[in-house]
Amino acid sequence: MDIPGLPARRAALSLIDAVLRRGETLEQAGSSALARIRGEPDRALARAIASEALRWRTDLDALIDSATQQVLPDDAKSRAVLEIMLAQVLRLETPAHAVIATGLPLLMGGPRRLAHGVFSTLMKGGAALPEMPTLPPAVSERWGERTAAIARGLAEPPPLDVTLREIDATAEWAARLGGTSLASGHVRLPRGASIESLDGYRDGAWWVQDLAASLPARLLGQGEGRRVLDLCAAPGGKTLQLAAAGWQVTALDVSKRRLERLRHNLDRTGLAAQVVTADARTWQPDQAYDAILLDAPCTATGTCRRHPDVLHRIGPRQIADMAELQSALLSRAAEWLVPGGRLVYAVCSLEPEEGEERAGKVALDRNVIRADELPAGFAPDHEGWLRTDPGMLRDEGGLDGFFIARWTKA
Ligand SMILES: C[S@@+](CC[C@H](N)C(=O)[O-])C[C@H]1O[C@@H](n2cnc3c(N)ncnc32)[C@H](O)[C@@H]1O
Repeated sequence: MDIPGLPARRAALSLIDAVLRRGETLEQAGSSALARIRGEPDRALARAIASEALRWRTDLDALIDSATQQVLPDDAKSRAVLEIMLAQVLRLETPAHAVIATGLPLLMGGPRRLAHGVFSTLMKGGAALPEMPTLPPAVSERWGERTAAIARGLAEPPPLDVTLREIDATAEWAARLGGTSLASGHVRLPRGASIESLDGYRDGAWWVQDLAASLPARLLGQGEGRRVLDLCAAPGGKTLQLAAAGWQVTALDVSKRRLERLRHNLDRTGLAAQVVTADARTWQPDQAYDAILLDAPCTATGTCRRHPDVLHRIGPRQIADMAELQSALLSRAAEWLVPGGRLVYAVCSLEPEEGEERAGKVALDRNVIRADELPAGFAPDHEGWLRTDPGMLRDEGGLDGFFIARWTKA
């Protein structure tokens, strides 16, 4: 018989192992690591422990190293167990005795005494975490002078943002949901809300979408029945926005499984789109579009608040692979516009290789983004592009990192 709470800790350990050793996302790792856990509360606990351990890993490791005479190897199981034990006591307010009872059995037949000693020394010495996470050196090197602001935005998991089907009802929905609005059609709720039980979910009055993720579709304005191609559309947050704004939407994605979620979202909200399962690198449209939204696959480092695994599994190789795919998709999309048609390119990445550098190579006329098209608090850069990062709007709860650019076909 397992000690109560032990399966969740074992699963947290497997999640971390899958991220660090196999380069999987927390979501991918979840399908096997969480499979044997029965209740949703325990699955949520395992995810929370793994997320906090990954978010604060550099600082947790520094604490561990300060309490051992011999540095534990980076991939030692005892280090990973200590990381999840410390993440619980320092971030999730789990009492130390419960952390010990569910942590040490993970090292059965291994260095349990060592782990107990390190944990007790740190607890007796009043171990604490800094105000914001220290990012892994390779990440701070890449993000340069933006690192401190982003790290500040990373200190807490983010609030829950929703986008409304009826933009005109923003004040009404902010009041009904007990949230605040930072833009028309947007409501922000405290994190931890149970989405499916919230007012309006079943009727499809809104869908979950980070405020930054709602900006690309806003930059295409009202559709008035014109045709838009949502290229790389699943699970469909932007498809729903475009359909709600009066566009006739073709939603294309290569992933059948993710398109199922898109179809479910269309059903729930009562919005319409033509759904196409295809690889955008080989697909050919039968006619040109008035607008194209390319929300390209990317390293997703801009979502590090919600997915701290990106801090540990993304490096130059993944960035270069994505940049190559993004270039291929951009050159195809540029061919499929009617004269005067507009292309919006977006990535939820903080890497210039996937943003500014890709946009700089597009052979269409730049259609600069203006501050008066954006919600309060946002401004385009000097190129007329928009960059957001998790350090922005911090007092209001922050937002994801995105790069967004727009062009017109001559
Ligand atoms: C950033 S996500 C899109 C999110 C979506 N636009 C939304 O707002 O919900 C990128 C998508 O690109 C899709 N994708 C990746 N490579 C593709 C390709 N070659 N052709 C079409 N879709 C692709 C992935 O399946 C994934 O759903």
